[in-house]
Amino acid sequence: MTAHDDSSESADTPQRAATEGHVLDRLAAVIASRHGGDPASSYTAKLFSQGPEKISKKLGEEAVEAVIEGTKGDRARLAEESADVLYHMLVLWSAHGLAPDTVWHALEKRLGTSGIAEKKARDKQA
Ligand SMILES: N=c1c2ncn([C@@H]3O[C@H](COP(=O)(O)OP(=O)(O)OP(=O)(O)O)[C@@H](O)[C@H]3O)c2ncn1[C@@H]1O[C@H](COP(=O)(O)O)[C@@H](O)[C@H]1O
Repeated sequence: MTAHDDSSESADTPQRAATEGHVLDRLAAVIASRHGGDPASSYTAKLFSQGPEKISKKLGEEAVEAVIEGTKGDRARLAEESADVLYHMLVLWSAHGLAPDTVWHALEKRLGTSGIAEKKARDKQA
């Protein structure tokens, strides 16, 4: 994944490094390049043409498949279903112009904060 900078709020762009960096960033660049593409030759372009609602539904289906695998013990199947989830998640972000860096930044901010401590702080605020 890339370092974070002031561009973290910008929409994703196909110009981002397509040959180096974390696979999620490289995949996001490929996905971004499919906007306006031919739905007959690109599954991503087909998803974009169907809109965020359909993409969200596909993400939900893939998530359920990952959940089902999560209840079993087959790591290879879980890895494949997880890859499907991540791909469809990236497509959904791209459909909304949400740059992956924005999500990486959110995760970075949470690193080092225990989920238990974070929940306690939230409960105090409520
Ligand atoms: N990582 C993926 C990826 N993971 C899953 N899928 C597709 O997601 C679809 C999910 O399968 P389903 O059977 O649930 O869906 P379906 O019946 O084909 O489609 P629906 O009619 O339900 O919409 C399959 O067609 C998979 O091929 C992906 N399609 C593309 N990518 C990546 O995206 C890149 C660009 O792909 P294209 O846009 O197709 O060129 C590829 O090089 C890959 O790196």
